[in-house]
Amino acid sequence: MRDLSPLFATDSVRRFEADAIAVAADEAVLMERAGQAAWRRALELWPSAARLLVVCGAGGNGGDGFVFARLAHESGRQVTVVEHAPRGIHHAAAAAARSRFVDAGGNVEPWRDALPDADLVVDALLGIGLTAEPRNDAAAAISAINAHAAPVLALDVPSGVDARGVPGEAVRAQATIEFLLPKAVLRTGRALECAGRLSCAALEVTGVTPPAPNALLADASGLSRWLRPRRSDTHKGEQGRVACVGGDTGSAGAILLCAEAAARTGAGLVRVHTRDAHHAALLARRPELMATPECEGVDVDWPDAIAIGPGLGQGNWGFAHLHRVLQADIACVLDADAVTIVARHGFTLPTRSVLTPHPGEAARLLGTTTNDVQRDRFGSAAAIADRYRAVVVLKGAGTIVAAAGRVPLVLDAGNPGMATGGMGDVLAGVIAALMGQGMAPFDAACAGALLHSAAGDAAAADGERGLLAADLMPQLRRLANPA
Ligand SMILES: NC(=O)C1=CN([C@@H]2O[C@H](COP(=O)(O)OP(=O)(O)OC[C@H]3O[C@@H](n4cnc5c(N)ncnc54)[C@H](O)[C@@H]3O)[C@@H](O)[C@H]2O)[C@@H](O)CC1
Ligand SMILES: [K+]
Repeated sequence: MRDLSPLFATDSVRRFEADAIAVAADEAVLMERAGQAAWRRALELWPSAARLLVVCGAGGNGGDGFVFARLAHESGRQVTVVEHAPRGIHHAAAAAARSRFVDAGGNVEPWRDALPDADLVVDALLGIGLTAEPRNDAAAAISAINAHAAPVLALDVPSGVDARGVPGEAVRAQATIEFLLPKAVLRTGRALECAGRLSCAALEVTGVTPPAPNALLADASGLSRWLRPRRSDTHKGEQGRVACVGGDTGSAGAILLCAEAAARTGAGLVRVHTRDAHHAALLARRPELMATPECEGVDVDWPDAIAIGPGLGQGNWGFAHLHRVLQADIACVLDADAVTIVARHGFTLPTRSVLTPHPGEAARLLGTTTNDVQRDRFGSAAAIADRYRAVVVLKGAGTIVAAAGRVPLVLDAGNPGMATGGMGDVLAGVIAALMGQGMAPFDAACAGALLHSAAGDAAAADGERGLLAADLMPQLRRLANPA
């Protein structure tokens, strides 16, 4: 079993860096190692790049860039440093690194609105020292890097990413080499997209205890941590009774996808509560499902777990179902319209609840904007978990699973092909099925979100564009049974 990989908040990286400087190596030594690691990475990824352009800022990040530039220059490459330091370089180690580059015959040009031609651009403008949206002049340099035809290698972080995410303009890099510890912020949302291929150089720091992780990164190999083979003497009553509630008029497909996903994730019995008019189509596609006549309502004593929300609508029909479900003390997944109704009415949730908002729904839960949610995805997920006392799966690139008192999980799985209708309905069914099989809500949310994204990746082997939610079904079954 592979361990989940630890990730760190920028503050923790700063503290670790201070400890490393106190105990293991001084700042200039770390900077030299950072520049060397970046140079090795550039050679690995772009061995034939002959003309290198290094954009250096005024801080430690710029210092890493000057070390890189010196090494590239000494190797015989044609190197230009464009320096963006309106008030000069005040960082001692960076100033020393600059002097060594110049003493070695290196060429430094001041920033002047446009960048020269090159085969590779190295982004050493801003690192983890950024605390607010880049100011006008820095934003212009970031735009110029993004407009450059050459690929970009970002040092430590793509310039413009701060401790919470991306406040404004940010460099879109092909690759980023982080220093000391891998950062959580680069694994989700827009920062993930800006970072490109990620790698981390530990800078040979030994004898310093790393901080406690602020998040854990999971990829498909982590599934076996949660999903074990079934006992040979099990029966269907033990594998969980799951009720799927939703599919108001016109939205039958949503609840069908949810129910089929629950069945494919191993739920022993799946019962659907939807409009009577949908029963024939539902059972024609999946005769293993059960459908309850509308007049009977939801029997909350029957299921071990409920998924409610896909196609539920926000009218009286959906509201009444949700109201009934929330009266019971039952494990439940609240998705889509159920999330919006909860946000609107501020309902208290059962103790074993999982909310699965996309960023727009998360904004409704917090009474804020989608931009604010995306600006700080870890903070937003934690705030929802706190306010609603629930496990939260915040969907989108780098899905985050958060709960009060737990280290959040972030997924290194999933793909843009999954941004299509029905994918969320499948996720709700998967998580409910795992809770029905006895998993605690946080574990079911982690395992379910990972299983869903891994199934999406496997299904996308045939192409991301045109990927359908139903394409995940055979993959769910395969991946729900890891060797
Ligand atoms: N301290 C150390 O031991 C090490 C530091 N390293 C590098 O140093 C970096 C951190 O260095 P610093 O703390 O000097 O910070 P940065 O180099 O990230 O940035 C500081 C610079 O950014 C400018 N700045 C800040 N906010 C701005 C805004 N909103 N708009 C425009 N400009 C803004 C500041 O004026 C300052 O010039 C790391 O990311 C890493 O690249 C590495 O060399 C590894 C070792
Ligand atoms: K950078």
